[in-house]
Amino acid sequence: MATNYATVTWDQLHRDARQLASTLMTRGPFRGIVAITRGGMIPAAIIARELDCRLIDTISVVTYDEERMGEPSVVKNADAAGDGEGFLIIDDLVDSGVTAQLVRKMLPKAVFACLYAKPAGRPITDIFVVEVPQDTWVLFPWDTAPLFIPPLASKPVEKA
Ligand SMILES: O=P(O)(O)OC[C@H]1O[C@H](OP(=O)(O)OP(=O)(O)O)[C@H](O)[C@@H]1O
Ligand SMILES: Nc1nc2[nH]cnc2c(=O)[nH]1
Ligand SMILES: [Mg+2]
Repeated sequence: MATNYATVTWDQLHRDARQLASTLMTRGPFRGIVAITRGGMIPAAIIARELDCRLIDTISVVTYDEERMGEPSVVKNADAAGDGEGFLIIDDLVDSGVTAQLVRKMLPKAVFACLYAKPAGRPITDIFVVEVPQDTWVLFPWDTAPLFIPPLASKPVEKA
């Protein structure tokens, strides 16, 4: 259960994706990219632009918590990627590593990269940008909106 939150802005996400692309330059060139939907799609688009990669496929993994007891299920395969040879898999983050593990099993020859990694999922990645504590929930820019916060002076002062 997450007890802290880490908010990632669009600017920060763009910078982190560019940094990942820069590191990946030494691992390529890649024939194509497989984005893990949905969170991997925006990072994959930024990285594809940087690496001049135009072949992009997607793989969709859903983790059903109640019915399937957390067992992940693949709802779309990345058919263009074969066994993953020459391909780069991109996701926004690894947490438990369940999603990454399943995708790696399906594309064993691909390189796996993500922006953020929590300790439990970190060993499953080849490359990531920032490590995040296991008890921290990453808030992505597509899941958040700026919120009005009243000034301190607008509230009655609590006397000690
Ligand atoms: O390492 P794990 O514990 O498997 O968690 C990481 C996965 O969880 C999130 O996706 P989610 O399944 O919530 O779907 P989404 O990408 O469509 O938001 C995130 O985008 C990763 O893909
Ligand atoms: N947005 C978001 N989705 C997740 N899925 C698994 N862990 C996380 C997280 O920290 N943030
Ligand atoms: Mg995801």
